[in-house]
Amino acid sequence: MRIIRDFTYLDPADRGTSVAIGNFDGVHIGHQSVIELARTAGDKIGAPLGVLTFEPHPRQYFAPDAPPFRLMNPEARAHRLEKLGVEKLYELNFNAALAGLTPRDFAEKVISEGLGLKHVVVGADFCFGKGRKGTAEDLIAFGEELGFGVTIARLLEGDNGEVSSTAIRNALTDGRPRDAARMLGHWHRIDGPVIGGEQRGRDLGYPTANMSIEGLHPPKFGVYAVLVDVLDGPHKGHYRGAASLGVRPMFNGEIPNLETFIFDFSGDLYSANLSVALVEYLRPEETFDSLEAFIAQMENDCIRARAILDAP
Ligand SMILES: Cc1cc2nc3c(=O)[nH]c(=O)nc-3n(C[C@H](O)[C@H](O)[C@H](O)COP(=O)(O)O)c2cc1C
Ligand SMILES: Nc1ncnc2c1ncn2[C@@H]1O[C@H](COP(=O)(O)OP(=O)(O)O)[C@@H](O)[C@H]1O
Repeated sequence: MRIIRDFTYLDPADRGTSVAIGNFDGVHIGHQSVIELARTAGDKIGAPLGVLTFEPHPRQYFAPDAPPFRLMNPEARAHRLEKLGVEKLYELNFNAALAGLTPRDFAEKVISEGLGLKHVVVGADFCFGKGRKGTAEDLIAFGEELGFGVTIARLLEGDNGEVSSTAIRNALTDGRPRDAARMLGHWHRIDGPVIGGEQRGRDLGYPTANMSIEGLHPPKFGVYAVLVDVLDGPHKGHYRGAASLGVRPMFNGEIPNLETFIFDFSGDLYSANLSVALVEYLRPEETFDSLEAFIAQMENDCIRARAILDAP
């Protein structure tokens, strides 16, 4: 997959694509169906499959001080899109110039002239251009005028209404990772490098690979049964574990992170990248009267997590 961030000197080979447009935060099943439509349209006209997205997320651009809401970082999104067979990822810098384009200018200067797209697919609720004034219907009209095809994808319904990044965030906030996973079509994962901590875990008998959740929507704080992918290095592979997400009240932690104890594993993970899938919420973070009581609880968490992860 090629990632294209600037179209000032666009390679001609990166024009003529059939793209799905959107933020694709989480790459949920609704997003996947939009991408499938772009693939089908592209196959018909012999155009490669692309995704057009923005970085930062427009919501981040307009409200930089709002609490973090993203389900995944741009690297994780790119990785997920590549797995879906996306050949070109246009990850456009969402800046004042882009935000200020009228709907017509976005269609003409970005879609048509800038990227030379042949076909675009958007969800029925897609809005674009300055003040979000352009609608999906407007896009059809611009396409006819400027010479690109347009497909409008209907919004996908889940078990409890529309599948959306917001519904997924709510499920995670409530500690319902299985509901989030149904809408995502895969487990909700937190991806990133292992960072150093207080080096306390090893003394407790529960060393934990720590990861930052900075910039991400925080799922409900507490202990989870998790699936762990070590993505690189000598320990690359699939593992199971129990993880604590939050601020570690037992030790007066402040910055929230994700701390994962991996079952049946010992080794150095400090330079590895991990992808940790939240499978089931077990309990809130607590404080304990003694280290013995805390360790006994962690042991119990691990027994429960193993049973959950072993179940079919
Ligand atoms: C299964 C499990 C359960 C945990 N439960 C709690 C908890 O209830 N309260 C808490 O403050 N920390 C909890 N933690 C986090 C530990 O406090 C933390 O991983 C430990 O202090 C090691 O920190 P370090 O990686 O910075 O050395 C839990 C960790 C694991 C692996
Ligand atoms: N079973 C395991 N699960 C998680 N990490 C492990 C395990 N065994 C060894 N490690 C290593 O130990 C480190 C965690 O030890 P810990 O004492 O908690 O240190 P830190 O406070 O830096 O996280 C991990 O980053 C990893 O390199």
